[in-house]
Amino acid sequence: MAAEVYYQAIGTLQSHSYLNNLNHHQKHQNNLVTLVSRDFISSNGLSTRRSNCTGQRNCSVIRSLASQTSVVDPVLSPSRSNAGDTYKKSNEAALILIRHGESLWNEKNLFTGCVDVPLSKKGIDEAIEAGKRISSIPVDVIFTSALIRAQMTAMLAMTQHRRGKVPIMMHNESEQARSWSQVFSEDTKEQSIPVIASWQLNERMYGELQGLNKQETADRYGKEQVHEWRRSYDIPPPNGESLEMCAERAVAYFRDQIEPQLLSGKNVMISAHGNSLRSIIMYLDKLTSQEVISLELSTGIPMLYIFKEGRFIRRGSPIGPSEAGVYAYTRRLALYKQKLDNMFQ
Ligand SMILES: O=C(O)[C@H](O)COP(=O)(O)O
Repeated sequence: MAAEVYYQAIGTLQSHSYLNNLNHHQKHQNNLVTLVSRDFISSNGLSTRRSNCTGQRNCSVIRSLASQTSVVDPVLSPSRSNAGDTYKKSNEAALILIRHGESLWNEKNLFTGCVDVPLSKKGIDEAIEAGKRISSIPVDVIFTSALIRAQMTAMLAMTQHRRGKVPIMMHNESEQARSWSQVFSEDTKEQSIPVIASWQLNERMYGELQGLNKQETADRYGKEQVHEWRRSYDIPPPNGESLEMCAERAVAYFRDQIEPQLLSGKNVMISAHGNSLRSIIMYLDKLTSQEVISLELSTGIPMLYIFKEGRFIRRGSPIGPSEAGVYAYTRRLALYKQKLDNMFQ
């Protein structure tokens, strides 16, 4: 049966067994809006496929930048405990997706698209709260869009991370930019997380709607027309991108640049936008163009996937830095958290 996508107020997890583990009290505490697929995670796999790196130059730059951080996080290092063997054997990687926190134009209900607007005060709080939720999940490399609201979200979220690594923006725009931003200490590199910004993860270009008020546009052109521009799959707004067009570049980027990182065991966070992330989730969860139109993402809510044996398994949204959040973890993530607990107790 095709996955039917809908929202569930209590949802954090998609697996029957995990849901059964949530006691009544916890279910009521979990007031997150989370996407749930009816046919559960087992059918959400991705067929095993090694992606080819098409943008050769970009690709090698990203590989070398990503390798600037330690491949083996000392917290994850097998030499430190038996737990490491589990990491090695399971060869899984965490993938966190986060839509930026509320922007100043979200607040004003304006179509934003590729206009580069910062977070609102509420958006800043949301990003910090998101950071708390993922503060015990390993992150080795961060991908953001080229837009400040996604970058602010990633940076603010990382201020909460218990591992304490420093996220560093990578600058590849020129040879000089690369050379002038070099780090000359291996130890310092090990305590850093590369942050790679790319336009391909930008919000879809909203064309001539950018800067217009959403309600006023609906009043002027009709609710149905505006809904079609906002939520149809292949109908673009005037001179803008449809979701399909946005998916073409966002998913290509994910397959070419991000999947190879996951395949090599790196834990990845992506901070991006409603529509670029809807495109990526469509790919991860194998949603049809019909199913994706009802997919809505809230600002500042992190979503966790596990990449294992070529499949993406949705684990829901970690609720908090401790307690119930642990139910979304795999054994490997629980061990990572345990190590952080031991380090900081
Ligand atoms: O670009 C925008 O205005 C929003 O971030 C996303 O808008 P949407 O909900 O209309 O797709």
